[in-house]
Amino acid sequence: MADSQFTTVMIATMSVYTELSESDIKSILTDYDLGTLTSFEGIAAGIENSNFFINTEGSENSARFVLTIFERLDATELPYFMRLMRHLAHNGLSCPDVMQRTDGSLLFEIHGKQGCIVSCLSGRTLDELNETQLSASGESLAQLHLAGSDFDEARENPTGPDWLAENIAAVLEKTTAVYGPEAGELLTSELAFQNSCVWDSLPDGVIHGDLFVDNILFEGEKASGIIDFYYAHSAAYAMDIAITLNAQAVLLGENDQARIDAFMDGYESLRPLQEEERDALPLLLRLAALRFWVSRLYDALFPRGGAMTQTKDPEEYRHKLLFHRHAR
Ligand SMILES: Nc1ncnc2c1ncn2[C@@H]1O[C@H](COP(=O)(O)OP(=O)(O)OP(=O)(O)O)[C@@H](O)[C@H]1O
Ligand SMILES: N[C@@H](CCO)C(=O)O
Repeated sequence: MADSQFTTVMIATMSVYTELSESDIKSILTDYDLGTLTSFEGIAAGIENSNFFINTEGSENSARFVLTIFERLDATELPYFMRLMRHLAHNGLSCPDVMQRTDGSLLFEIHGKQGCIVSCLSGRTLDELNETQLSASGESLAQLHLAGSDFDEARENPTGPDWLAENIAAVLEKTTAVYGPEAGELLTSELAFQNSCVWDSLPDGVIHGDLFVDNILFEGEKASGIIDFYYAHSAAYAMDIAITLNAQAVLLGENDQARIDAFMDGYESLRPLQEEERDALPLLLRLAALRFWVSRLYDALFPRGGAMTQTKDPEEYRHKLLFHRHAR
């Protein structure tokens, strides 16, 4: 391989926060049985972590991998995510499988940060899914729920009722100032409504929690894998369906019902909904819309320092919430 392929990856790739040199990656690989490095490149997409594609040769395990350096995640939570991805990958889901180091551990450390090496999935993310792709996505989400059903670790919902109440209190005044009094009133009234609802009896287990279009890969019409499990937690499966429908199917356009039906057909081909899940879905769609509206409001109104942060439009989720409130 030409030396130029081993030039240190510079910040030019937008979402690489940690620069890794050839010798950094080679030293990481000495603790794995994945062969020797042949090339690597920084991955521009993504904003939470630094990601690199790496290629290796010389071992029966050699392949193309994704190397991730964790920039912001709570280090105490990383083992849960590593074991979850391994469990799902070994139980029928197409998702990144975490490579084990020769001592059996799943995380390495470099420059004071932790990281992992995972299998590289084929396919690419799409900006918008058609109905065939939505159906494939629904099937993939059901596969995730089924594959995770015997995962024996739990993680509390980081954006549950307490988080929602605290964050609405934190954004309320600024929301009213920036987006108008009707936005503040909507936050308050929807929170009161959601607090009056009880979901305890819904089937639950591991959920992805963030299955937006940038977290599912496609090869044409076929879903080739799910990535980015760092919002995964234990919750009602129907909540994951609601989050995903809002993120992938609801475009606030004329075809939304057909798009929702396409996703649900795919999902239910593998995991038919129970009656109580079907009944809860309209309310969970509102809760999911509120949850992402609030997190986006928080990010927009209290931006984190650093040039790499990317604020997503809160208004999209206010409109999705209104859409579900007005749906019959
Ligand atoms: N295992 C994988 N196989 C193939 N491509 C991957 C894999 N993991 C990540 N990628 C690619 O890297 C890009 C960035 O990854 P990811 O979305 O996980 O970024 P992040 O910064 O870790 O998280 P976030 O999306 O929350 O900002 C993805 O859009 C995808 O193109
Ligand atoms: N996918 C989320 C950000 C990460 O949770 C959003 O679009 O608001």
